[in-house]
Amino acid sequence: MWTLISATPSPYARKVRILLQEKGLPFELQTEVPWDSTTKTPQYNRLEKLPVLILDDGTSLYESHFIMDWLETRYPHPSLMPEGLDDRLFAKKVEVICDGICDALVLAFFEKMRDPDKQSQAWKDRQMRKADGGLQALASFVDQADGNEFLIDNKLTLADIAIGSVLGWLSLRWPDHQWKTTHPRLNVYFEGLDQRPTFADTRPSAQNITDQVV
Ligand SMILES: N[C@@H](CCC(=O)N[C@@H](CS(=O)(=O)O)C(=O)NCC(=O)O)C(=O)O
Repeated sequence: MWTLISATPSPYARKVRILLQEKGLPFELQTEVPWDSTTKTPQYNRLEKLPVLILDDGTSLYESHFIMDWLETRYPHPSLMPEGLDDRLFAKKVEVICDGICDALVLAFFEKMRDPDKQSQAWKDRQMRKADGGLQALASFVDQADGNEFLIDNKLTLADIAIGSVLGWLSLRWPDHQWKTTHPRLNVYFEGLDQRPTFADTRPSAQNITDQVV
């Protein structure tokens, strides 16, 4: 049985959890706090990041976008990629934007954890600007989807999984962010996605980091 090392808030791991469930691929969930000394992640990923998918032979896959690509390539049915080449590449571009929003907000999140006199406001502003730019791009994609339940081909694809994961994490970790007001149609699309059983079953929750990180 495969094991997926995950963390309760992780938007990156949630993409993989949703994909595995949508494809009916069985796995055991190993929930960790990757920032604590108790984590097993470095034993399977020297980059020390989760998610990590540990296969039956003990080898491991990491970097969520690669895990998603590996799963879709090896287990293409049911497909979670669009049919046409342009749409397939667009779905991957959407994932790049979603991962980039997460990357920027993770950096801002840990900057906020520093002692107040050690925090760089310019650094936090830069990361938030990147995240807001990414959200604007996602909002424009959704506007072009004319109210469809899904972004591409009106069927669930990698693009929807990536967007649902980043917006769910944003709602958890940055509850005061005004994206739902700034981008109301993006919020309607998200609320619809989030009712899907595999999304409802993998909603993020906060974790308690006990070790000093920054
Ligand atoms: N690019 C990576 C990012 C993964 C990542 O940053 N994971 C965090 C956990 S979470 O933010 O997703 O909850 C982590 O393991 N951080 C530990 C570390 O960076 O040392 C991916 O897409 O998988």
